[in-house]
Amino acid sequence: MLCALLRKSGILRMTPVDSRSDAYTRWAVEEIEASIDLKRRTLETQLPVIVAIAQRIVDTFRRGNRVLLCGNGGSAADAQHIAAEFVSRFRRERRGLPAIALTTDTSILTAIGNDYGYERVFARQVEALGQPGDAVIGISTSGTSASVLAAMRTARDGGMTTIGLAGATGGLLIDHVEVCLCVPSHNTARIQEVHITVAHVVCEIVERALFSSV
Ligand SMILES: O=C(CO)[C@@H](O)[C@H](O)[C@H](O)[C@H](O)COP(=O)(O)O
Ligand SMILES: [Zn+2]
Repeated sequence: MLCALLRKSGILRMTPVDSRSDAYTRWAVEEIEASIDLKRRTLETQLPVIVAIAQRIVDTFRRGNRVLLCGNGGSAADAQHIAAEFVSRFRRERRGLPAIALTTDTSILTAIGNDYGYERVFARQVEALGQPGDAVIGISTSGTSASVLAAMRTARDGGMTTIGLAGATGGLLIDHVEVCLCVPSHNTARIQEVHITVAHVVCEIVERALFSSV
């Protein structure tokens, strides 16, 4: 009762809110600093890999081939985000570039998942849509998602360029692809943050390489 009265009058309100917001502030600083630190360590260790990925994507579009992308959870969102940058635009006014996220069609995903098992959801689409010379980007922070690994095997067998975005030392994904970004962390969220940063870097390189004279 006393507490309720004090809270109503505003006397009690400040104390718990303030101490909690101190903790929130500390946690926010810790998380953002960890993200910055991981980006720096990625720059220090993965620069040649980032360049190799950009080169493969540029070559794919130059040949007139397509880029297919897949991943689960947050990495499904990344696959869609990256495909949108290519099909719509990133920073330059230019023609659309052919890219397809294999994560978007619920009828296809549920049909394959239901009839063949979840592991086949991306591989079956690579089989149906992929052509030799296309590039398939598989995104898995753990590098162990069976659906992504199966897609990369189908891509490799079909004569496609295979690119992985992973964490730590690449898990199993590194053995399924030609080139694999390994973000040096085991924290899924942190790895995803670096994946999308690297993807934006690759988009910038692709637009400059294909659509500017410098
Ligand atoms: O976004 C997050 C966590 O940040 C989750 O949705 C996460 O993507 C899911 O747990 C995925 O299933 C993780 O798969 P993977 O990255 O290990 O292949
Ligand atoms: Zn996430």
